[in-house]
Amino acid sequence: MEPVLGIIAGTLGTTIGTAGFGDALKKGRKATAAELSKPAVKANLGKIDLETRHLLQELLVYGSEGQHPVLVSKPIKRLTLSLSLSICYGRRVYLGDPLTHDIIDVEDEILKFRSMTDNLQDYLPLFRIWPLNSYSRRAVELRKRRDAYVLRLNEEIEAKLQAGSNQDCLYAKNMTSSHPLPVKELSTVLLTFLSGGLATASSTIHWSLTLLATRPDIQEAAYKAIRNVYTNDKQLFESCMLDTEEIPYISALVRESLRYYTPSRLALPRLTVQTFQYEDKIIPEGTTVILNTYACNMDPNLFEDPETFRPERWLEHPDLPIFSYGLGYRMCAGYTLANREIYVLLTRIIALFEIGPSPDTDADHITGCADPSHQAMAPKNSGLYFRPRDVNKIKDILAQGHVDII
Ligand code: HEM
Repeated sequence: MEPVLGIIAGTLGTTIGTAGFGDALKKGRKATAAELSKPAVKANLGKIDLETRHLLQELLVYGSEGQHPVLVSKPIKRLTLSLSLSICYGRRVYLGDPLTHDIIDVEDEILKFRSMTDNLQDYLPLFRIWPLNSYSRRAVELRKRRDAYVLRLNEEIEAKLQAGSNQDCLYAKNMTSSHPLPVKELSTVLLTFLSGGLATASSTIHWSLTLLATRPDIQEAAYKAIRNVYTNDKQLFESCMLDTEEIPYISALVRESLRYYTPSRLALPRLTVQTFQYEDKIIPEGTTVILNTYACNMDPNLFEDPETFRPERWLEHPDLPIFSYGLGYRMCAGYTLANREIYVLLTRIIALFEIGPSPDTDADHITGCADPSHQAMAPKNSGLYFRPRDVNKIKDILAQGHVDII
């Protein structure tokens, strides 16, 4: 019986994150790196602008202008998915579309399969012959559903290309390049975009909002920091297109959220490509090693008082390391995009809303976890209140770059 990840990867090949070191990985990384580099992220700032506006509109509408708590998990995942899909396929997604839920649910389950505590058969081969093992059957179902939406996305963009009605996107760029990747390889690269940032960036945003809801002091400090730099909302919205992040406290807040909540608490398992010595131990070539990102982010030798959520530590010591994106050659390829997306969104939400908790909101990094065995650690989906600071101003701003939420 195969390992679960092998079954899921059967038709499309592994996504870049799960591929072993070799030519396919190098090609895939090259294609992804070009599109996730700083200049490429800059070219996508308009998409970040649109998707964050969309979320602001959802918070206003679903929360009845601050009257009701909003279950933010799905709206946040829609945002990160829609951003990836517009970069890859030139199409957005809405919460009213069953495709959105299908992709979110399947990718979430696949990520759960990657968990090193929940899917023992990939790490302990003996479990593969365990007769009551239902993982492999479930993996086949997920692979079928994943293949179906990849096929649908490919067919849609092919039809648009033929009709000349496509938006600029990676798929179109590849097909018109002088050395296009074959569709199967291209699909794998695009799937990496889609799955790489979906749960991780969403969890970071969700944790940050949960923390802010329970810490009015940090919310107030962040609001003041924003208003020190942008005195009016027009500046606030135009600033998203700038090259740099202008509010150091918000950058520090993003970093501290990434550290304290570490969305991928164990990085992906990697095989060593050569034998090496670590302290007094010899680690042979071909050993599976797993970076304990969470333990590194909580290392008291590096971080004073690591159990305390304190954005100021990054203003006092800007060169502190952060381990949430992994390390070395295989570190996260999408960190520039993720940092920017989270920064813009938090700045806009804090400037326009006061965030409040519901009675069961838990921002603790241990007890607040929705599913401690999941590869991407998200908080429980308790409702949060988004009370507009000035409802008419928000409506005016959103009316300017009109977005329909469906
Ligand atoms: C807060 C958001 C994110 C976090 C915390 C995160 C974290 C990680 C981690 C821990 C790894 C494994 C690194 C290792 O094994 O050392 C990884 C790999 C990867 N991530 Fe992210 N990620 C985030 C967002 C994104 C986004 C937005 C994208 C793309 C759109 C992305 C694309 C990738 C890719 C392609 C890899 C595989 C790199 C390789 O295997 O060579 N990530 N990420």
